[in-house]
Amino acid sequence: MMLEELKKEVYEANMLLPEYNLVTFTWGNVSGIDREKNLVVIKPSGVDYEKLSPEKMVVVDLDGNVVEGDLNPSSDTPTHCVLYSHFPNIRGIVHTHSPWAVSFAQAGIDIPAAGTTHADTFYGPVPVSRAMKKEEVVTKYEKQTGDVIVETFEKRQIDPDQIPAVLVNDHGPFTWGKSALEAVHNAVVLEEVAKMTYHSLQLNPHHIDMDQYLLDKHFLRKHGKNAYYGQINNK
Ligand SMILES: O=C(CO)[C@@H](O)[C@@H](O)COP(=O)(O)O
Repeated sequence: MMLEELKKEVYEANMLLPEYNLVTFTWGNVSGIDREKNLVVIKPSGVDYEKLSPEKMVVVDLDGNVVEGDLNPSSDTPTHCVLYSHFPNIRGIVHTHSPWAVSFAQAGIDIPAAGTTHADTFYGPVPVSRAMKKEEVVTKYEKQTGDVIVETFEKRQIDPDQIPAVLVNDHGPFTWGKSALEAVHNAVVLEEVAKMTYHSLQLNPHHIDMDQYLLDKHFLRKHGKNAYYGQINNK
């Protein structure tokens, strides 16, 4: 894919965030990566969605240096760059402050795998990271946010291709996928699942984890070679 095509796709993916009610004001961003050139295309910081265009997307290298674009890249760019560097199969990332997912992040708890809606996309609980330390917030905050996400997946031995989402403690969700559009799809699913699971926990806090065989059935049949996800990326 040419860089201009990636800018268009990342722009369109960003515009889906307000369409799916995942952002208030400018509280979110989407990026995509060109793995051949190692260049990341990302939303400019603080720019209203209605004022965005493909030309306003910012291109950075994996160290976050601006390569193309007149505007500042999203303040979350260093987090995106860390995730692209550590999760080799992902090509798109979304960050939002969508309220149901943020509710779990602020409570500091995983979203448990409670039913088949969850299992079609996430092969187990969506993990919450540990809280960030003062020194991590004071210096290189966004880069260290990425490091804390990677630490969460490594320590808990979670495959980021099987659980394409995280809740950063006291902050909010990041999702990813094999394209910017797939990352948005996963952000929409995450928000719906967070809402459903919140209500399930209210109704019955004692029966929440689904059986492993049901989780296996739903996740694995969606992620074979004829799966829906392949269709999103080869549209
Ligand atoms: O997480 C936050 C703020 O808490 C940011 O994602 C949000 O304000 C969006 O920032 P950008 O406009 O992308 O720089």
